Amino acid sequence: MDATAITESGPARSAASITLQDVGKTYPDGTVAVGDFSLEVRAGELTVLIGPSGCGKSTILRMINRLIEPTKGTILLDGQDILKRNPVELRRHIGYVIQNVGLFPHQKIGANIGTVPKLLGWDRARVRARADELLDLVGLDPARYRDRYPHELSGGQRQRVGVARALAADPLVLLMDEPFSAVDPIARGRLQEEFLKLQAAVRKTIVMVTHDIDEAVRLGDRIAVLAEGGRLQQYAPPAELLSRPNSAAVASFVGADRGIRRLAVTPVRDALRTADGLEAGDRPTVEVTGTLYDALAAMLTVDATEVVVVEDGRPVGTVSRSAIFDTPARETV
Ligand SMILES: Nc1ncnc2c1ncn2[C@@H]1O[C@H](COP(=O)(O)OP(=O)(O)OP(=O)(O)O)[C@@H](O)[C@H]1O
Repeated sequence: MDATAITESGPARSAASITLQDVGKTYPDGTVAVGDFSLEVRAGELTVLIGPSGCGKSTILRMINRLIEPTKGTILLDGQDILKRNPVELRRHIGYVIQNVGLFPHQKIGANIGTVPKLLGWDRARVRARADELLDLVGLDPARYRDRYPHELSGGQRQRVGVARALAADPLVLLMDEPFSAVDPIARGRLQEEFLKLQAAVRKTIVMVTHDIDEAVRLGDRIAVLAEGGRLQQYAPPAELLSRPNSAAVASFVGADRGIRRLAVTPVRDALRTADGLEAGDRPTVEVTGTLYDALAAMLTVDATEVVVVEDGRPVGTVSRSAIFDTPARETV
């Protein structure tokens, strides 16, 4: 996806905070899907909901766009009660991406992306321009893809179209329910990477449900770990969750290899020892924008004990093996 593409309303995009206060959902058959759930989602951040199957993740997500009505509690979007708003109007400000996307099979890609703008009464030329702009943004050549039908695309491409469609009317919030789980692991990794770039450009408030802790760590600004009945176990940035799980249950959920995962979310800068006039010589190098995982991987390939950190091609300091393991996790990210 081309994160540098200029979007219709310019690079500064709008996003809303979401507040869930004592929210609950009991289904008519008596199932308490969500008992009492509270969460603050900051504007422009990507929050991941993760937890075992059936713990209420999708129910929480779908209460935010009122596809499911809560049986108790309050949900605020930028401080305003969503339950007092017309659900159809509300959903026009909330993009929704699901597994297998749910594109309309008999509509071309351009028309699929233009669904909400069309509903909003935009004229044809504007809808088309917006669809092309978004195709470009998600890395699909408009000339090649706008007139295809969904079945003429790969699973990963369809998923990108799903994201483009959800962004079409410049929503305040994106809700994503297992958005990448239907694509194969390689395509999935690439989609995640591109999605991160896209989010850096559009800075939407995103709530994403996943089963995959690696995906949560990779994409989330914050991760909410849930247990049955929507019980919130811990809500923290990835590095903190991995280094300081607040219970044995969370520790076991995030996995035994969480040490490695922690390295993957800790910036090289945190362990950097700066030095002037440094020459890299034949020592391995790592970019200053990399993570401790990158630094360790670079060392292990050539069995070195330190890497030289470079910024704009110039050495700025070093990171040693021991510094990697001594670097504490960040309190906040
Ligand atoms: N319409 C319904 N009527 C009764 N119970 C329901 C209904 N929809 C969901 N549930 C129940 O509510 C609970 C939470 O479901 P939900 O789909 O929110 O979980 P989830 O965490 O998203 O699960 P998964 O990870 O498997 O998708 C489950 O026990 C589910 O069986």
